[in-house]
Amino acid sequence: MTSFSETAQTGADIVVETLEQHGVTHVFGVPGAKIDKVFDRLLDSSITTVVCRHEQNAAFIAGGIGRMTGKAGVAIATSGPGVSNLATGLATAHSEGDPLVALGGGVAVADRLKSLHQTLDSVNVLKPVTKFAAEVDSPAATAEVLSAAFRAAESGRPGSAFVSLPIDVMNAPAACRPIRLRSILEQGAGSTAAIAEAARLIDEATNPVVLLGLMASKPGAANAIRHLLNKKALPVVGTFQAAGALSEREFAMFGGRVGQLANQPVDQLLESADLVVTIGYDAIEYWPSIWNKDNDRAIVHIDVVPAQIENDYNPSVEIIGNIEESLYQLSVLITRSVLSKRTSLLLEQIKHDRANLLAEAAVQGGDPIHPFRIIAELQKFMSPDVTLCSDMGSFSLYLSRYLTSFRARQVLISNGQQTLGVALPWAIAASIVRPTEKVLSVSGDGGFLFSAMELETAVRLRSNLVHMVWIDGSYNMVAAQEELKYGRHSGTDLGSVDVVRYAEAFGAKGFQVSGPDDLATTLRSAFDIPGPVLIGVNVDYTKNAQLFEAVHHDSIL
Ligand SMILES: Cc1ncc2c(n1)N[C@]1([C@@](C)(O)[C@](C)(O)C(=O)O)S[C@H](CCOP(=O)(O)OP(=O)(O)O)[C@H](C)N1C2
Ligand SMILES: [Mg+2]
Repeated sequence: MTSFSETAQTGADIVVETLEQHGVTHVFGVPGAKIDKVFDRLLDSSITTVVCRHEQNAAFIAGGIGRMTGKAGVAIATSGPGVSNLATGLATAHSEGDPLVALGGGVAVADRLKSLHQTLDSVNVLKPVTKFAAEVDSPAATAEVLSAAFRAAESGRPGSAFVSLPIDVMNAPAACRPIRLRSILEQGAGSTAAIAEAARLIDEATNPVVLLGLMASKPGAANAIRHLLNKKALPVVGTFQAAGALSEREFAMFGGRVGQLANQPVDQLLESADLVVTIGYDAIEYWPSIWNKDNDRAIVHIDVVPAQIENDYNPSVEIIGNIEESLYQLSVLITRSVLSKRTSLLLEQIKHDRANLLAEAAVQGGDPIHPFRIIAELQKFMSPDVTLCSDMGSFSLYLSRYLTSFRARQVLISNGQQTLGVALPWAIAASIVRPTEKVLSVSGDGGFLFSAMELETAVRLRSNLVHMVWIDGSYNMVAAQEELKYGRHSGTDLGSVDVVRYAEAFGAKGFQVSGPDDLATTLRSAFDIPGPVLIGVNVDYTKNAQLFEAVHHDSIL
């Protein structure tokens, strides 16, 4: 008897062929009765199905692939709780500019309003955290809805898209063909009038400062930014997700990374500006009410999408289009070639502070280890062939503020939703996308257990990655802020986890660092071990409260 799959094509065949048409090589997810037809058809495709241990992490991995490649990563889940588990990953990718397409199983179209197992109005659940969410409610619509999802996820400001695939449509004979994309979708530069006005404002300003945002760390935009800064005297600051936009050549103009609170020397540079030129910046990264409160200074907004107008963010001119094309045209028109005295002095002071801090950090003793010593040791490994995936927590403030990176999208951090648990899944994504490179992911002991189950996935995939856990026995990033607000902390104390035995339980290698002088040696050994390796590091957070206060570097040490 001929199996169903050898007769007419079904909706599931169209889904799989459309994924192949979009160059998808991997899908990440957890199967279930409402989506297993697609899983079955994937068996006969060129696509690798990576089974994950939780749909949240499947979405994190897919988002990580999107951030590193610019092409949508694909997550797949069954209906009901499978789809609702995707929400955190979709929200994170949507807030942080990562192209991601998620596919969710669904009950038959005719049963949508009945109470069946794992029924969920998934489109309405996920619409608020996606650029596009729709259900394929007819066999004739499969290819069009999927193509619209990829178009939404990958174009303009990238983000999440969701498609619900009802089981009857997936099993029914296909009534359409996959759509073979033919067009080249590239925006041009922004309007010449806007570019000319921006150049005039920049040349006439006394203290212009460039603020780089998450889209600035896309490789193409990073190259154009470097070109601009090598020709024109403009000081620059960056958000945490803009890491890697500059090369070492522009580092002297770099005031540092801004984010979370305006309590760093670099904030004085931003504060001194009478004109701020934002490039690929999103308000979610560093709220205008923090750095531009009630300020009516001029703002030039350069991005692929118009600005979100707020009381504290109302640009004088907006250059909307392909960022690199806009910057190359702007570079030609700008004439200024010297920094203002004030800017030069501030950059000099920041450079001096930075050198002092890192010199002291490099010899900081003690175990548990001071965060700055860990940063000083990690800096030794930040060669261009390393991808660093950061989870969220107090440690990530140290990483974001003080660990330098000179390669676009080398450092991945969640600074939109600031989501716990992203690091290990992103490291799995990096081990797939960049198989010849070293991958280092870092989490706190809280965030680690949000996605640690994927260690089994990493072992199964033989992912070459090193995951470091900063152990302090608490959700410190909350505790430190609570201490400042209430004089005490609550709901933040954790028990201990033996990272070495946890690793061994999953068939991975684990190390517990015995002190600051052991850290570099352990990291070096870990990178030489094939497959995933866990490293536990006890960290001394006794001075962390000052991370969140208005404070100068040298009193944190
Ligand atoms: C999905 C999700 N759920 C809940 C929160 C979260 N993500 N993120 C944080 C955040 C960023 O939201 C914020 C700023 O800490 C906070 O709200 O206070 S991270 C933070 C925990 C960090 O603990 P961890 O041990 O991992 O790291 P250290 O800080 O170095 O000890 C806390 C739990 N947050 C709430
Ligand atoms: Mg912790």
